[in-house]
Amino acid sequence: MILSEKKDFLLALLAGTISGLTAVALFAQSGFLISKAALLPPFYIILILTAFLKLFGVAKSASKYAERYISHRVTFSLLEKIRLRFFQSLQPYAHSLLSSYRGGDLLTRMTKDVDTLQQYFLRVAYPPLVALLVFFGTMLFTIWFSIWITLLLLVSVILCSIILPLLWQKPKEITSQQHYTESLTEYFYGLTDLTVAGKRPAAEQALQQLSLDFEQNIQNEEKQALKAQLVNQATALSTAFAVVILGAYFVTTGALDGLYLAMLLLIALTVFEVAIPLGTVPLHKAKAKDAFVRLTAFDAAAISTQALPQGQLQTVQANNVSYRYPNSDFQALQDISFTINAGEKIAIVGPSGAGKSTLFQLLIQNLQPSNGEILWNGDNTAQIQHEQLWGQMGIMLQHNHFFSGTIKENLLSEKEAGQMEQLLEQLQLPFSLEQEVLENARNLSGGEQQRLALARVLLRDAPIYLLDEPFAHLDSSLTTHCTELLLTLPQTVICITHKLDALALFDRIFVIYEHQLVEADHYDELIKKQGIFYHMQQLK
Ligand SMILES: Nc1ncnc2c1ncn2[C@@H]1O[C@H](COP(=O)(O)OP(=O)(O)OP(=O)(O)O)[C@@H](O)[C@H]1O
Repeated sequence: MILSEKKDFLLALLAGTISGLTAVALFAQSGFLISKAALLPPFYIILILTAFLKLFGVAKSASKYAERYISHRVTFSLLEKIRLRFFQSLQPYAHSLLSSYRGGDLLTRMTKDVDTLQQYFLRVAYPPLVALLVFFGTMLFTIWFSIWITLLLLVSVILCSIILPLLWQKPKEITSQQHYTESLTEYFYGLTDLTVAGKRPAAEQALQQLSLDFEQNIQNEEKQALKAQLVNQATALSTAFAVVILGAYFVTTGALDGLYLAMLLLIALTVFEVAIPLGTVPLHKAKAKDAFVRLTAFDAAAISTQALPQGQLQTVQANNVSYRYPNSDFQALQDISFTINAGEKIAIVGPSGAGKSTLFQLLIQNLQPSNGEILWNGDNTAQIQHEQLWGQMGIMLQHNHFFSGTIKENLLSEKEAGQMEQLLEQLQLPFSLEQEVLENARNLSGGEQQRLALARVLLRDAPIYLLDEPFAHLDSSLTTHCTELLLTLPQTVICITHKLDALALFDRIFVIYEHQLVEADHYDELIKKQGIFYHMQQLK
């Protein structure tokens, strides 16, 4: 919390306490007025007491309004900060998080968990403090009339706010919101495929069951909250009843003036209004704790502890790098070592599933090696935020996003129009810069999209280009043409490709086979060697 929120928190606490105390005073005054009126006092006494009644009424309403206003202001301010912080922690690792977490899970964290956490202030942190202050103030008053009645109130308060709430833990979830949202989003993503495969009714039935389970969860929680409030309410009423009995006894013994009995009864009834909601505090606390753990899960990843290596990123070295995906029982990459020098042009080839994309993800540090290390310019950059590291890389992923807008807007570059047009021409893209691009580039072919993405990368002044299957949708002659264009650049180029055309143009070809780097040499040498690459070429 920053200073303005701390101030608001204290103000809300003050307003809440005043509101609670004036409510007690209002009812205490009413009780006293009723008793006093029965004794037929002079009219001006009734008038003064009624005036105080009015005053407490107005003060109660005004402080209640102030409390609501300020407590909600601080809640919304906290909500904004929680959301911002969550997005900030998510953003640098968005790509790897999206491949590691299910979409629905992230959606739940962004919406439900943030909302749950904002309730922490209104339902967990704040009510006990207000209750404590209101009780303390009330007891300071009642102790003047009867120490025993004050002790009775104290015991009941401890019962309502500490002992009884321990009975109410969060009910066991049948299905979590996370699971439900994950399944729902997956259903929408895969609707067409499910329909085509005739599996839509079964999927809908499973989803309906989840929805019923989820509703049951909510009902269980509501029932639990209701029970907690009812038990506290019953305790409050029993206390009021006990106050009457104890007070009546003291009136008969002469220890208490009968004039105050109605007042003490109404105080007991009112003061518990702030204690009744305390029954649900553990329930909300458990929910807020779960939400907090889930929302802060990415925080550690967002902390950058290391500076970028000096100079432009150019050389990269892998030392005995292995990688095993979480929940996988084999290594997707085993003991890979290589050095790529400044300006070198490297092609990474290999059969499907060999580990090429995994190596790519390790190089751009979306994944961290399970063993070994990757050094950029001789430094281990594992702790550097992606944004900083990627600032020095031209990265083209297999799937590229295009926005609804113009070609120029989609190039995401500040370069001069002439330079952009020249590049489009070199990539044989017959587009004007103002030409419209529909969302997800629906109006461009796969090959056009790839060349547009390549243009976007080449317009960046990065010292190194990392490209994952940039030519997958291009025919043989366009592949050769684009490769030639790419390889005339002075930058270091690392390019995964399935296409075996134009490989002779690269300085070296890394052959990944069965999760290992089995060959790394120039095309001619690899052919001469007649190893795995040679046989791959034969099968082409
Ligand atoms: N998220 C993941 N979790 C578990 N295993 C994975 C995951 N992604 C890939 N793998 C496995 O790791 C191995 C290497 O996969 P990778 O995607 O790196 O292969 P690739 O050579 O790029 O294949 P392709 O050419 O078909 O894209 C494969 O056996 C694959 O099944």
